Amino acid sequence: MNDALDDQWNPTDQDGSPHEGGFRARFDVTTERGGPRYGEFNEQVRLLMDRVRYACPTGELTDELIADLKSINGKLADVQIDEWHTPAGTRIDLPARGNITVPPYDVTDAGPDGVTAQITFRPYHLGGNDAAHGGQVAVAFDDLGGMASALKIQGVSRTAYLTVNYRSITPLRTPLTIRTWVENLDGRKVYVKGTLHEGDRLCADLDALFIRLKPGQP
Ligand SMILES: CCCCCCCCCC(=O)SCCNC(=O)CCNC(=O)[C@H](O)C(C)(C)COP(=O)(O)OP(=O)(O)OC[C@H]1O[C@@H](n2cnc3c(N)ncnc32)[C@H](O)[C@@H]1OP(=O)(O)O
Repeated sequence: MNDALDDQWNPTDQDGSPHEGGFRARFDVTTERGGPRYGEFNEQVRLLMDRVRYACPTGELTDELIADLKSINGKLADVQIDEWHTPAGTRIDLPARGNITVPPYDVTDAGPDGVTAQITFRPYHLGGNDAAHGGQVAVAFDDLGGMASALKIQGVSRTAYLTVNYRSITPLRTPLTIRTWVENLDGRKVYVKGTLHEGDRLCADLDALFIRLKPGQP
């Protein structure tokens, strides 16, 4: 991003601290936060959610698991920090930038013409009968649609609407191809399209509007 745009979208607040008050157009990306094994940590959390989704523990095991999870949550409580400085969402070397709330994807191509990624819905993204939950498909489209918008406008936008058409079943545990691109720009309005395929089969497509935020807009 050039300096003029950076000043426009990352205004300095009255205390001299950049970014305060607005949704940031740019944040520091990293490959180091959380340490070299943060990706492995992410994978263990995702595996935990997979296992929980399909588990039927005994009452005794549930008691044991609560104690274990309390111990883990206690450790994490000691290292809470603001959203702009967490590894989750900023570790660009990890699936979905290290954000375990987003179905894991690996970007294979990204620029002003759009984004292509390989995405795999996990067992914990189950909707029903071994297919992905529609809301999880929407999460993936929102994140990668937002990325396509950001790369096109070199600024930050928020989703105004997101229409997902579910064309056929989206399988779990299967590498899929997801594409998003800006179809049209009209002032602050950024019209985004997208597709999700298993091979040649269209699973879902996207029609979304993102609105470019004004400086300082939350
Ligand atoms: C690289 C990293 C990538 C990370 C990607 C992460 C992506 C995640 C994105 C999100 O999930 S954002 C969270 C979900 N979205 C929200 O919470 C947004 C909530 N809504 C708002 O904050 C505001 O409504 C919004 C910023 C979307 C628009 O409010 P504004 O006051 O800035 O704009 P305004 O209402 O003046 O509308 C601007 C234009 O857009 C139009 N517009 C706004 N909302 C619309 C809508 N829903 N449908 C159609 N048109 C719409 C509006 O008519 C107008 O058109 P004109 O310029 O032609 O007059």
